Amino acid sequence: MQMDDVARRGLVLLGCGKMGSAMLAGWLEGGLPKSSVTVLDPKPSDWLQGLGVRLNEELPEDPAIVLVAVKPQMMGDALPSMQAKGNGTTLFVSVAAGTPIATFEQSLGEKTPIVRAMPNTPSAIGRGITAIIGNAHTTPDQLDLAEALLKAVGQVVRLEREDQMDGVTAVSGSGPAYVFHLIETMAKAGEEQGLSPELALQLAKATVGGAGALAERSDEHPGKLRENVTSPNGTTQAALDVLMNEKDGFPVLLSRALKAAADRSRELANG
Ligand SMILES: NC(=O)C1=CN([C@@H]2O[C@H](COP(=O)(O)OP(=O)(O)OC[C@H]3O[C@@H](n4cnc5c(N)ncnc54)[C@H](OP(=O)(O)O)[C@@H]3O)[C@@H](O)[C@H]2O)C=CC1
Ligand SMILES: O=C(O)[C@@H]1CCC=N1
Repeated sequence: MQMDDVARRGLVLLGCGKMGSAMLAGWLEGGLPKSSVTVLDPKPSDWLQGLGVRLNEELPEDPAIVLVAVKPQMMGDALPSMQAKGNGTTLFVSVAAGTPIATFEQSLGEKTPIVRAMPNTPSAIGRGITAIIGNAHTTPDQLDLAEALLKAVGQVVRLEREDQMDGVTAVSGSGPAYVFHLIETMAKAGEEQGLSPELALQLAKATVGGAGALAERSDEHPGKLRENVTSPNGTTQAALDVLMNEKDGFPVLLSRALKAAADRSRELANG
């Protein structure tokens, strides 16, 4: 029902780069009519130009949703074009890292319903996860609408406080990049052990994809799944002794990396 309202009144996508494209691909795949989508982007990609959505055209009178997916640094340039849609019945959803709800309220009007969201790029294949939180003027129905839209591209979790968004960004917003880097570095290390680049990459991709799927589907904690791989005094134990090293192993490194991401998210809030 709610997505019918989006199809009828229209969805505006402000900024269609990597994240906007990932979500748009998921919505169209999920059945949102192309004619309901108006995309504003100064340099549309070839993919976007060939898609059949309304591109850089006049905005619908009363769109159900404006989804803002420009870089935080571009917000000051991009938001003023949306001011006419503020303080009304249009729901704004921002996926920008760092940019607080207050910034949108200042630009669009205090009474504008605004949902801040943090998705990730596996949304492109319907396997994203998005955290959301609404401002005081977002009604329960509008929060449900934002959830329905984002559920079309994966899981949705609701936050209790806006300041949780920095930690979420560090874990799941930026997280796919850490996993892709793990694949890259595992493959490289496999090459050092004499494997061809192609074989090493195939093994690394399938292992990360398979282990991720097992961790997601299994009722067992990932720690138990790790133990299931680890024979006493075997090969895995030898590797984990390196990776779990208290001084410079994974726990120390990931803790530092996630703190850097969360700190950067807090910095972006200050422009
Ligand atoms: N990439 C990711 O994994 C994630 C990104 N995000 C957030 O999503 C947002 C977009 O990130 P991402 O997609 O990676 O960045 P991109 O640079 O790929 O996409 C932003 C798009 O917005 C366009 N743009 C710039 N100015 C305007 C404007 N005034 N009006 C309309 N469009 C404009 C850009 O065009 P041009 O290139 O010509 O400048 C570009 O196509 C960011 O705020 C980011 O924090 C959130 C979660 C994950
Ligand atoms: O790197 C960034 O700032 C954005 C936000 C989360 C993922 N990409």
